[in-house]
Amino acid sequence: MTTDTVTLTGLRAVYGSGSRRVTALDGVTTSFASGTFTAVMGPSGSGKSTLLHCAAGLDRPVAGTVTVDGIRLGDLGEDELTRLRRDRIGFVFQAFNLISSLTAAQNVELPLRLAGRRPADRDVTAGLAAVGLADRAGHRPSELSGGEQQRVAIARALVTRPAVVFADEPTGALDSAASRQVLRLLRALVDEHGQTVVMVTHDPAAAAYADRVLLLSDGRLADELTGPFTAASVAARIADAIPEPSC
Ligand SMILES: Nc1ncnc2c1ncn2[C@@H]1O[C@H](COP(=O)(O)OP(=O)(O)OP(=O)(O)O)[C@@H](O)[C@H]1O
Repeated sequence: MTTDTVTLTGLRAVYGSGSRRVTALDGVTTSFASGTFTAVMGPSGSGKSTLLHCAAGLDRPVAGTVTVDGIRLGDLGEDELTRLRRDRIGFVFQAFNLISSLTAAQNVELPLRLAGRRPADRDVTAGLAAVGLADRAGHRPSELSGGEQQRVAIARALVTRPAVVFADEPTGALDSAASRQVLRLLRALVDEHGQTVVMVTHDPAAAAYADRVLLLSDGRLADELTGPFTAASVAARIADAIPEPSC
């Protein structure tokens, strides 16, 4: 039976006030089934990052509900939300966000240390091995390529065995070979470990690795595609659903 790891209902997010008020999300309802890979696409400013941040409990929506792993985030106080984020949610950023003074292994074990848990060496080693970097455990981020740094960031996101991994343009700073490696890794996490992955991307080739593509436009869900698809078919559907603004 398929269950939903994340559900979003009537999500509204607003930034600023008065004449600077921007509605970033305008009533988004969707869900992310357990063990699936979803790509979130849409033009710049359409609300993709805001959706990811609200779903991950990094931002609070002004209306609507977010449920992760059966828990309504709006019911949680700040400390409980921090704990849930740390224990049940993995987040991967475009800019990797590794701590430069720590080794790859120390970066991976950081979420466990922050949770007051003593990381088992074998878990950290297994985490780095799972992303193909067992031999880089002692390297600092500056001694790793961009693709390797992102794979360390993915190992860090997975070390707490989260219910869901959110990735905000995880390949945005990578060349195409490193991007492919990261996308294959995310795909394998879903196929081989039943991980739930939600990824924001601008790149139809990246979205083609997903099972489903959500298209956002002006803070609303404009279309939804289910795979299998190719980069070309994703790009064609985006062009249909969201016409280029005429300049
Ligand atoms: N901290 C903020 N303060 C004010 N407005 C914001 C803030 N963050 C986002 N916005 C606005 O909210 C809207 C949605 O932004 P969001 O970053 O979610 O879009 P996006 O689709 O991820 O864009 P991009 O593809 O350019 O990263 C935009 O109009 C943006 O200007």
